[in-house]
Amino acid sequence: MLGAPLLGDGTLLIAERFGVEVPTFQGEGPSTGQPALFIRCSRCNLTCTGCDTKQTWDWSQYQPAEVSTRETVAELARWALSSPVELVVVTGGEPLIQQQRLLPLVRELLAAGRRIEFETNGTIGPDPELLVDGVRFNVSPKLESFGADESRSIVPAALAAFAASGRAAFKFVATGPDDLGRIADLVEEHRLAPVWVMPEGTTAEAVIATTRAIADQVAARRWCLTTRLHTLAFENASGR
Ligand SMILES: Nc1nc2[nH]cc(C(=O)O)c2c(=O)[nH]1
Ligand code: SF4
Ligand SMILES: [Mg+2]
Repeated sequence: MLGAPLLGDGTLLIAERFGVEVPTFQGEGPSTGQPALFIRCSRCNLTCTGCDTKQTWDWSQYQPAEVSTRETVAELARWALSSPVELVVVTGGEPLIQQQRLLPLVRELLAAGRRIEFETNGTIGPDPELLVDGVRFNVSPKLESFGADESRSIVPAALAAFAASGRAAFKFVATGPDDLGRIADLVEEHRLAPVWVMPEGTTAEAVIATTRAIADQVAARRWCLTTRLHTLAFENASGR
């Protein structure tokens, strides 16, 4: 649900940003454990029932004006560059809805020696200008078991563009071992690599339980396994 019309004035709709005042780590995927800053974009083009950031899109529960602010590229860059942390994670919601307006921010951060990771649901192909050294994509296609409508969440052309980019890791959320067969089908059909599997869970106990339930089978398939480090380390504290 896109909600309010997107902005034509070069500003970005942001839900939150964190990691400067209270430091944290990239909690998921190939860069897990690295110090990171986070810019969480507002708005999503999917409506997963398992979503843990519904404040970015669910206007049945939240008021858009209360959970998002307009920020300029200059404000966001000044904030990010006030920290020495090298990795800036741009997440959401779905950040690539706003990728045109993110381009100048990406350019400025790269020029200042930062690296950028996009956390994306893989439904919107990346702008060619984002396919440059220093930018990577953690592409997380959403499954039916996560409460996604796969007729909308699996977009073959977008997945093909990410797979061809050489800059993507495919990070699937698993709610349990029953998801691994569906992940394998998608991996084979869309030739996705490298494959990362991440346990669902917003408590340390849930993350550990799901990790134990899936780890053997993820290993047997020779896939990568990631945790949710911020959930283990900080529980579900906001801004971490
Ligand atoms: N520490 C931390 N790492 C993260 N990696 C991806 C996140 C996200 O919400 O997309 C996230 C997050 O919310 N916190
Ligand atoms: S794609 Fe991600 S942000 Fe969007 S509804 Fe699904 S889980 Fe939430
Ligand atoms: Mg999160």
